[in-house]
Amino acid sequence: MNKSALIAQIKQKESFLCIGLDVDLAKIPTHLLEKKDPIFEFNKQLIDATHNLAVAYKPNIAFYEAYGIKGWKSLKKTINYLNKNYPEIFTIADAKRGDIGNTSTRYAKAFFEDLNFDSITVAPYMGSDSVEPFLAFENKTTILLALTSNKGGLDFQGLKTNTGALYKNVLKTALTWKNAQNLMFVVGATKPAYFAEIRKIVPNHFLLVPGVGAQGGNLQEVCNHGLTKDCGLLINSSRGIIYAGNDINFAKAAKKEAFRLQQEMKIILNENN
Ligand SMILES: O=c1ccn([C@@H]2O[C@H](COP(=O)(O)O)[C@@H](O)[C@H]2O)c(=O)[nH]1
Repeated sequence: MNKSALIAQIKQKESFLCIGLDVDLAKIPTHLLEKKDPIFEFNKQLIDATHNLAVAYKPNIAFYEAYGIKGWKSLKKTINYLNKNYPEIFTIADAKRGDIGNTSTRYAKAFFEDLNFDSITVAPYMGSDSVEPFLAFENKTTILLALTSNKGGLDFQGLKTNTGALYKNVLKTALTWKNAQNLMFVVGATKPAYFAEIRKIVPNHFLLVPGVGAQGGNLQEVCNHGLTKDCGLLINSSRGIIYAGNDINFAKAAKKEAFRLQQEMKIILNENN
């Protein structure tokens, strides 16, 4: 999916919500555990209930890998279900990959070709040749970690260098890479004070913003300096939506929470126009 299709979807749904599919079998409603594939069943019901309110879904791969081959099969069924039934949705493999070039190429093939995700999160630590194999896929998006939402995010990303904080160098350097227009950046909602500076470096790129909901990030504070003329933000909430309820009505509870966020986004988008 290209950027203009994503922007069109944001306008049509009046939403820039990304729902994180971080499935933990210890947290899902117990009646689903009787199903053949409880993880997929949980995801399917959540997706069916919320697809009108969200523009993106982001399974975090750790939550599938943790269940071995069964988890990987559930992931594959989930992405196939999204691609077949809701092809307009932007899909994100939150895998945080990145390695020497030939290994990154295999990661890119796994997530872009075999699983057919629209995008993947990538760690910038190993530098240009570790990221370029992802960028080589013309119609796919590489989402580079810039300033993450966790407390330790500043341990390295915030380090001062001669040319400014390390995360700023990540942003500036990444813009010089081939196909940099296919980049997005991860910036945590828990660090709203950094958005104005970040927008000076990347005024037009989309930012994937996790940390609203369970981590306490504030949507309005992120939008104050994060929004662009094309919106430019994908705000992720995982636990806050998918575990809003944990009984037979869990999908309804998730929909209610997604609707609450979408309504807030609608107001923000209208104010910004
Ligand atoms: O900086 C980052 C990068 C990725 N994440 C991931 O996003 C979700 C957040 O889940 P919540 O339940 O909404 O807190 C999760 O998959 C993280 O691994 C992040 O939180 N921060």
